[in-house]
Amino acid sequence: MATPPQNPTTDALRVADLPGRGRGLVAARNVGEGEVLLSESPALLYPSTLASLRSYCAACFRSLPSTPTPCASCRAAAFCSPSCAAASHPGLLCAALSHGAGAGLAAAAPTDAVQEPLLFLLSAYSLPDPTLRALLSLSTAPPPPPGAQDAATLHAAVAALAPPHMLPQGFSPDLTVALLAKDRGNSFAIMEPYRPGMSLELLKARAYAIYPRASLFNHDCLPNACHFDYPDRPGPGNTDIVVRALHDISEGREVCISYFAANWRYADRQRRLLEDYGFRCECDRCQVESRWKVDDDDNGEDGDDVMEDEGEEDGGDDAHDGMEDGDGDGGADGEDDFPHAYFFVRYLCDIEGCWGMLAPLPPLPNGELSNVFECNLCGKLRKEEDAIPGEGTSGMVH
Ligand SMILES: C[S@@+](CC[C@H](N)C(=O)[O-])C[C@H]1O[C@@H](n2cnc3c(N)ncnc32)[C@H](O)[C@@H]1O
Repeated sequence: MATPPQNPTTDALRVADLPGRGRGLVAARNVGEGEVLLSESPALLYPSTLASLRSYCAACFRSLPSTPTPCASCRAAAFCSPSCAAASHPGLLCAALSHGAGAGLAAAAPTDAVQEPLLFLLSAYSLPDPTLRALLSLSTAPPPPPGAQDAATLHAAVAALAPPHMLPQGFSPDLTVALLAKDRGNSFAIMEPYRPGMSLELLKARAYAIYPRASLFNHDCLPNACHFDYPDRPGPGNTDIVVRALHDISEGREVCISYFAANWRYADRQRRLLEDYGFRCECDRCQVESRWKVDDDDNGEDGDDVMEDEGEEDGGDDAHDGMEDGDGDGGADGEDDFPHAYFFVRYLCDIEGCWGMLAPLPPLPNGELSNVFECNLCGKLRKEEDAIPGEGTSGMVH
């Protein structure tokens, strides 16, 4: 077991250049399971769709109360409180929404698939210059697949909807292409609230957020950390991303999250990572699973479509078509070929259809470890012994 952290207040992560992976975040000291590695506010936060603006506060994306405060400028968005109304929402988005109380924007973006990138662009072009530049320093996703809304049309829609004097210097088709690539490669979904009994497959994003530091997490199909959001919690920081360690991590080890639900099959993971993130995954799990015999039914090689919202990361993905069984037999020839079965049992939520990731709650202030795991998608709390009877705390060190 890794030595417990000597000074838990010291920053747990540092940025490193990692061969073949660009920048990444590595443990700056030994960290313990459940430890909060990062808690960060978004540089950019934008609604997923126009419909989301009817249910969620345009500033903080909490669920709206029964009598929300309408935006005094556009009248199309609403706020949950006077302080959110004072904070307001992105200027270009507000201006675009004021065309016929949102009718202009709805006409330019009739479907959710067009609304998401257009709402992103209107919000990104409203950012102050240093924040826009910080966004542009993030990694670039590969070009979108054929059939995706093309950047030129989106650029023209922004130009038509935004008052020219509000557009930033540098507004250009090239900048629009660059921004869209940052969004695709780096945004995190903030999900609708989960209510017991609802189908998790139908859960949608209420908003998307880009976090400068959290955008530096690389992917691993057996991650050692996962992220949480708590958008409806009271007080400030409700849209902060919180990243916790799944288990002990030794100083110098890279800290990775999974960019989608961890139960996806090998072929679907590889396809998604190549198409949307531009790399072939060579993590330990992929190396094992690449040796499994190809079986159309079991190993996802039959072209099953794994649909999901662009930019959506880790949890909340509509991954039902690409699932491994979770019992460890997804195309493997025997138990030895599935060394990560323990990971599935311990860290994957067992609520039907959820496949969120379970991380231990943070250690108590006295350093005592929690034996309760929390799902980052449905919020389920599970005692460790309920997952693996007879187990104490984890001895895993990675
Ligand atoms: C969200 S960014 C992560 C930070 C990024 N490495 C950087 O330098 O800014 C996603 C990009 O990181 C790279 N990446 C992430 N995980 C990787 C992995 N397991 N192997 C190789 N490259 C990876 C890919 O280029 C991907 O598009």
